[in-house]
Amino acid sequence: MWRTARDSVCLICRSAATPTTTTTTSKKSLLVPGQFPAWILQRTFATRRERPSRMVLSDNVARGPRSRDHEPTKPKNRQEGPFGAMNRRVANVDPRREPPPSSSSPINRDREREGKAKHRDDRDFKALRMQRTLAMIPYGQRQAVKARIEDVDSFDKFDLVPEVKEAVIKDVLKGMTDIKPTAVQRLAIPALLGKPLGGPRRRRELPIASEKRMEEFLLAAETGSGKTLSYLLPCIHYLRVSEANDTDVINYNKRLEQEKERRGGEPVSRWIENFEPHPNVARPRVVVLVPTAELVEQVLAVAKSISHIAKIKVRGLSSTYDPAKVQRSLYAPGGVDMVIATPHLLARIAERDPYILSRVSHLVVDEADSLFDRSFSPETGKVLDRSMPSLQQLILCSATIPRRLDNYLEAHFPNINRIVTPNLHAIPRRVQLGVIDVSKDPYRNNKLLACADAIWSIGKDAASHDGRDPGEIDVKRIMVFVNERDTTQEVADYLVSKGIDAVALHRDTSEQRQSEALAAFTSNEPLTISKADAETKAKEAKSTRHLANTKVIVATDLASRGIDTLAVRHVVLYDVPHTTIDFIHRLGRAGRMGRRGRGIVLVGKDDRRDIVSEVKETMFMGQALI
Ligand SMILES: Nc1ncnc2c1ncn2[C@@H]1O[C@H](COP(=O)(O)OP(=O)(O)OP(=O)(O)O)[C@@H](O)[C@H]1O
Repeated sequence: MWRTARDSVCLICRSAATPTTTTTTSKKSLLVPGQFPAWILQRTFATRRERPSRMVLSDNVARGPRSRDHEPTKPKNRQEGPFGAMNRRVANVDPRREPPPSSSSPINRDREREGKAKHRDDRDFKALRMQRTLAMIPYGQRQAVKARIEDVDSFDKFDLVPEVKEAVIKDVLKGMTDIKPTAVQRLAIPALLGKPLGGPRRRRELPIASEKRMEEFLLAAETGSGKTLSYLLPCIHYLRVSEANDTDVINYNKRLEQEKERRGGEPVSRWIENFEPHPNVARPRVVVLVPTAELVEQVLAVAKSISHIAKIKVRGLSSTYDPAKVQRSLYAPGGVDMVIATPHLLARIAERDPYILSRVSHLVVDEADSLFDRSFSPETGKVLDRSMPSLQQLILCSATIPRRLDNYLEAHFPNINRIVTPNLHAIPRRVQLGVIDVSKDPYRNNKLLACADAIWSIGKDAASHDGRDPGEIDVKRIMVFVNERDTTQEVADYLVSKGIDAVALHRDTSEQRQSEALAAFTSNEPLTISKADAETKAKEAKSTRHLANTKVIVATDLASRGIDTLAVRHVVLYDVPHTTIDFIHRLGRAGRMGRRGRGIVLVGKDDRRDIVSEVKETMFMGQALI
């Protein structure tokens, strides 16, 4: 056996692996350190079945993958090597091996063989191998999870400090009536506050029972289910509670008092800046990592709305390294309690100031499947490494758990507390999926036309149903997702030429334009346009027809991860997504937090129709995608 390039590249670990050491075949000589020859890449990625496991959803997140503990136990005194098989007391039989055919008759044996082959064919026929979420979780455990979910019907029932509860109701979720915590919040908040988690015991116990060790949590819940609050509230609670017991701060305050006395009532403001820095200056205790600048802004906005009442200092760091901004954010005299940042930027700052992560007690990795993926894992690893000595809680959060991440967690964090909601990996039934066959009339493989047509029909529909004030028209916000970055501009330009207000969003779009475009999509307020304005716009428009009551963003994956587009009800999948993970994230921009949504997927002649119909069927059945 020789390993493939996929095996050799350690996506998650912090050091880059080279394939040379792992090959044991004659092809070994073809390998060059740090470089993968074409034959390896072809072998690894050519067939669909060998899709990299980072793109494949894990089928049993609540329990984790089969670990060594499930495998037959190896006798303690067993020796490896040529004489290892001697004097064995345990038969060398692999229990997973298939039993021999039960019947001795050749006819029956043939029938059995046929049956197996048919079964295999049935499996192969499935374009996506489907499996119920948590199907393997025992009935009793599922009931226990459900019972815990039903327990709490208000944020008041959590053991959070009053300021945090007040902030949720008065600020974060203001204007909402009958506020109830969601399933993930009901499960995660008590667990992060220290309440023991029910469910199965973890496989490996602590090496030393009395030793204080870091707790690890995985929060895996469907898109738009309120994961952000489920980790922010306990972290802010911790900041408030620990403030009074923080020995560094207590000692600092003592020294400050002594210094004031020594100076005999001189105004403090004159010399305070020359006094030693407060322990919290550039030493945050909570760090939240997210993959994009947009998400930094989004999580920062939620954290800030709590911080006004809970009186904590939150800073956001994103985009490129700007020393002046970093100085203002982290080194301000008042200090900083919580930092929300992208791993690239924080790792870079930590290289310059190695102590910046020396007091971190809570590290949250939001969108963990992205942040432990190839492009982010080295930087995420650096932040994790530097925070590790002081870390009390590591919280990983994601709406999709690919197999690779699941395996990684099993190997590196075997005691991780898995908080998994029953609907993980399922797209809620309230989101419907429509399919447009672009290869048929009237489109004849013109996807652009089909896309514009779909948006026009959504717009017309909205105009006829949702007009409130006779002088005002409701504006529909629609997201169009494409697979390739280059296509975004092409699609947006075409839509504009057809009288649709469309903006392309990709990594090359300027930050300002991105945030302007996203602002209308992330706001929960109803968006309207007056009929007079609509008419003026129609006159100004280049096309003969103008659709005034829609706003469209054409995006790649950039906007499909984590962006809270509560107001979006329609998502158009211009391209069939490459993986079910992309399906979940893209369709997850609509139908958030219990709302209804509609997805429209355009299927061209070269697209996998079987995948689309299976996704549609699975959604209809309310099952998890695999
Ligand atoms: N208990 C609640 N009741 C009503 N709305 C809530 C509640 N908790 C959170 N929300 C709102 O739901 C929306 C979605 O929350 P959030 O962005 O945290 O979802 P998410 O699970 O992180 O989604 P994604 O996986 O797409 O990132 C937010 O607008 C948030 O304010």
